Amino acid sequence: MTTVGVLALQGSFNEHMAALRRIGVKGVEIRKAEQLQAVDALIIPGGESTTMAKLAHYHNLFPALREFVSTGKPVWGTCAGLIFLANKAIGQKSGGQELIGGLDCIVNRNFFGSQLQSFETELSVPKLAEEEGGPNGFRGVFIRAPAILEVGPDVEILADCPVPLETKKSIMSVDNGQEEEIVSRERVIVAVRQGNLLGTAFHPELTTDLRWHSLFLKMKKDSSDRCLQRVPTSGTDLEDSLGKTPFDLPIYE
Ligand SMILES: NC(=O)CC[C@H](N)C(=O)O
Repeated sequence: MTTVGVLALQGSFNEHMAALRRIGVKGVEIRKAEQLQAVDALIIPGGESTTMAKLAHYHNLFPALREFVSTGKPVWGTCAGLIFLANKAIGQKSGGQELIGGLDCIVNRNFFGSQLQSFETELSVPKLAEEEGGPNGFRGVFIRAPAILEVGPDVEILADCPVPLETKKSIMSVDNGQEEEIVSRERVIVAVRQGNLLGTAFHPELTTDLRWHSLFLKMKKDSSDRCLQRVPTSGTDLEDSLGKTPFDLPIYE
């Protein structure tokens, strides 16, 4: 029986745990590196990626998370989790942040704007419907969401969406190259799959439609050589602003 770990440092891990319960799968909250050894797949939830990265860094989780990705076990990043999995993130806070990497794409961290520009929209998800049944549409909940700007050749696009007028309006007044690039875009990528990795810019765990969870659970361990290559890292100049001696996090079974 599959056991799915949910990284439980910060963000919407409870909601993913509840979704796993609804689907009848055992979920385990992950707060320590050694716990990763006991799970077959991992979900990295949404939340705030800089905070999550600081906590993961503080608890020395990055080496184990990278190791987990490179063994080929399925990993799904939602929203901040997607940022974590990307090989490159732009729009980061100064000093950058550490990423797990592995997903061959470039994400823009707060592409759709601030918290105020959060939105819900009906996404067209033909691949999901083909594999999981159900309607061609999926309610996408975007909370200060990232977007995927570029993908590598091995990445399959599962959903994209038009850039909302609100997003464009909110950045019209700002004058720099990156913002101009956003304004000129008509659509952006919001869900991708690459081998054992799945990434969604939105929050399926906040809806009652469990098809993304079900799709993820069908992903098999990828044993190709590609997975065993070292996962690229970036943003390692992160300051250890939380101090040097990590305290033990509790484990809730
Ligand atoms: N809902 C989310 O996970 C938001 C992610 C946020 N854009 C970040 O940088 O972390």
